[in-house]
Amino acid sequence: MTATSPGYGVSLRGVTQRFGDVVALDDVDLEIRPGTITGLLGRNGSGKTTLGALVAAFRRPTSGQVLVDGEDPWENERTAPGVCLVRESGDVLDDDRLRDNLEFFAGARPTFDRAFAAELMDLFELDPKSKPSKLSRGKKSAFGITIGLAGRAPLTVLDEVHLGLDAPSRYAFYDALLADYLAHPRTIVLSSHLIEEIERLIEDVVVLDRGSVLIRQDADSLRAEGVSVTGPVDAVEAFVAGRTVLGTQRLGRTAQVTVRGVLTDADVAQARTAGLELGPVPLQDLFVHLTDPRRRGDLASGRTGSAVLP
Ligand SMILES: Nc1ncnc2c1ncn2[C@@H]1O[C@H](COP(=O)(O)OP(=O)(O)OP(=O)(O)O)[C@@H](O)[C@H]1O
Repeated sequence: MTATSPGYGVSLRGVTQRFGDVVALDDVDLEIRPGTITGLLGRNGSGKTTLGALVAAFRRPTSGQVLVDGEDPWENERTAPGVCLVRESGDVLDDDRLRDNLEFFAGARPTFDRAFAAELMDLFELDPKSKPSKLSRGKKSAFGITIGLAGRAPLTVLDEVHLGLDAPSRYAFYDALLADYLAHPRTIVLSSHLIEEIERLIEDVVVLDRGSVLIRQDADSLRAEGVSVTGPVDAVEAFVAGRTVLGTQRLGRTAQVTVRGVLTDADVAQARTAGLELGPVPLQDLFVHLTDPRRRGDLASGRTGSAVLP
């Protein structure tokens, strides 16, 4: 961690994690930039939780190297207090009162802010006298979030922590996370399936697909790489020929095609001349298209769009 980049960076070099015959992570090379909020996306079973567990040194990889702030985090007394992994499962002291849990985590983490924890407890209407084992699923998630955010660890990994939270609580969480991150910049990795909801928070995107990194890019440039092209079928077919087509929809003689790739000024002019409408593609749609199992062969081979729409 340096003065100019608050938070710990993460590097994975050739990391493979096997569970028997299952390869949860397959020779992964990945950099997570310090001082950013990274969205860790991927379909069920793509390896997100495994990656979080390796970074937080809850387990060691089968092979390859994990570096946190430049060092192997395994049994590392320097980096351990600076890394916080919050999972839906909680990882809290289930039979101790919430206030005793807070004291425990405050003692374990030098950056823990008790006053901020109290604010979050109020925000989520958590009773300090109750015990985690007695909380509803949503309240338990909220308590995990409280520990994760109030810890202000240089590296915080929030793995599907929103599960069980109702919509108002989720938005309260997003607002609290963003405000606190801006006031206290650090590295946050946020894993979620609710891409539309977290889109405004994330600066970098990592998409895992069956244990491999499909995309690692900053969110703005990824957004700029998806374009939706709408217009008469023939004109759309001509325009997308030779481009990477991610998805197509057809309604009568009108087609809408999602293509990947940055358009040049000449492309835009050509589209206008052909009477085509160009529009942005939400990250959620890009994610769905890119991780569609029917497209996997195309992505691997780099095959581009067909001129004939279905
Ligand atoms: N302890 C384990 N023992 C055996 N297999 C495991 C274990 N942990 C994970 N796996 C397997 O590794 C793969 C990746 O799992 P992981 O939990 O990392 O995915 P995920 O992206 O977090 O999924 P989800 O979004 O469903 O939570 C899956 O095939 C899973 O079944």
